[in-house]
Amino acid sequence: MRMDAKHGADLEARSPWALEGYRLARVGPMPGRVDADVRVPGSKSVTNRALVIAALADGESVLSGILQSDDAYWCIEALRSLGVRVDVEGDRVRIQGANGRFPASRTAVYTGAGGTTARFLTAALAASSGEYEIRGSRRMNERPMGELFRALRTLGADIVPLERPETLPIRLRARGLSGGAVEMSGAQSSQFVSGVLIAAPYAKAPTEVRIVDHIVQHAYVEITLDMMRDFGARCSADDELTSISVEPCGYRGRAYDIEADASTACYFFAAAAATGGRVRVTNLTQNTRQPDVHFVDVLAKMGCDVKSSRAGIEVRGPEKLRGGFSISMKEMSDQTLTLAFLAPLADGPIEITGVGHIRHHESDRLRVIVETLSRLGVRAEEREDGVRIEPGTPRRAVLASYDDHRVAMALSVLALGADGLEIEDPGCVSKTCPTFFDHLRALGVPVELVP
Ligand SMILES: O=C(O)C1=C[C@@H](OP(=O)(O)O)[C@@H](O)[C@H](O)C1
Ligand SMILES: C=C(OP(=O)(O)O)C(=O)O
Repeated sequence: MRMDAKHGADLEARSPWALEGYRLARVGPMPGRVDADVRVPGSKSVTNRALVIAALADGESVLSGILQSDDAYWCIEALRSLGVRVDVEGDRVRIQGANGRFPASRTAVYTGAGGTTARFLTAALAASSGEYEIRGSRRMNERPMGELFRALRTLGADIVPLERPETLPIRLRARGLSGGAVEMSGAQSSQFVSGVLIAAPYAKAPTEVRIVDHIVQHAYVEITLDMMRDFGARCSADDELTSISVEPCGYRGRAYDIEADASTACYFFAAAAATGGRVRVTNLTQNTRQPDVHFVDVLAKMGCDVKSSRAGIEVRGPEKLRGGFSISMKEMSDQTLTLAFLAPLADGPIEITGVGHIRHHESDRLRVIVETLSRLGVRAEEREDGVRIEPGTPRRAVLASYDDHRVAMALSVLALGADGLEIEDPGCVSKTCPTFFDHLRALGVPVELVP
């Protein structure tokens, strides 16, 4: 395993598409207000669903506008290691679908750090036939997989964990999925449910997924169902997503455009909020299922002016951000870090609830928020499922990014509303946005990347 000795980052999970070779980013201070239009790269969630579904499908697919980041790279490499032909030309990918049977029937698969690749591919492989060893990055090997293993075993998969009972790495003996009813919890990760659904069109009989509790970030399951239908699957669900049925009729390959990444767009909206400036993301509209597009409603609550049209979404920041509220970020929890690192700039405390599950993301994000804010001299209190943050003036500091792309990107936003910040291992942004610092520079933000 390639490790960064100083920062403890797992460099093996960085791809040829990553930003490489820098130990530090000096971001800000911002000389004025941000005032810019931005185009953001393709969505990670849509890219990796499209890759896996197209690889399962019957026939060729051409995906346009894919995200070129570590998560997408390792998904493509994993598919290639399974014998799937994937040709990449810039942000266009041509895939020869395997029609449910991956050509390589005995192989080792590396998923990198992406939860989407790890969860979706494990399920897709269980629907195929063969013997696979699946492992992830160091952090991915710690993140939960147990609920997915339980569901796939119910549907006939033989899964032998190689280190711990509920995590990667595993040996998977796949002999197709039986179909039938399977009960699942969605309380820890929506990706377990999405994984089973993505594989289900290749089961031997109709599959019915019954959710026994609730789904965190249920919009991601809606995205899964929409995209399954786009590729010809037949599925149905009640409005609350308590019971979801999938017919065993496979996918058909097709041409598919990947929409822009709403989660990435949020850092630029937040940059407008932090500086009292203006940012318009020109390739994102409210016409998306990605839940993070609703982060602009949180910014509006903090006093920002938000305008949405077919020409994009524009945010204008106020003179002073408003705090003094409590909010559940359960349904858009990838933006918890963005809100937490904007919170010191507000005029009152902000309490975030409903996000205990993000302790199992790229880092224990609740612990990281509190540790980081205390290093900056800002008072923050860690709760079981959230945090409470007081207004404060962040002091200039060198901060760890915990091998977590969203920590580095959200801290870069705070740097603009503070006296600048120094962020270690800036290359970690490559998980979903290797070009992040180029975009910041295009906004007029002083960024120095230090080798
Ligand atoms: O399905 C997806 O594309 C995602 C689901 C969410 O994960 P959890 O449901 O595990 O929180 C989200 O945090 C992640 O960034 C992307
Ligand atoms: C949680 C995240 O990613 P994933 O689960 O797809 O690795 C994220 O991008 O914030």
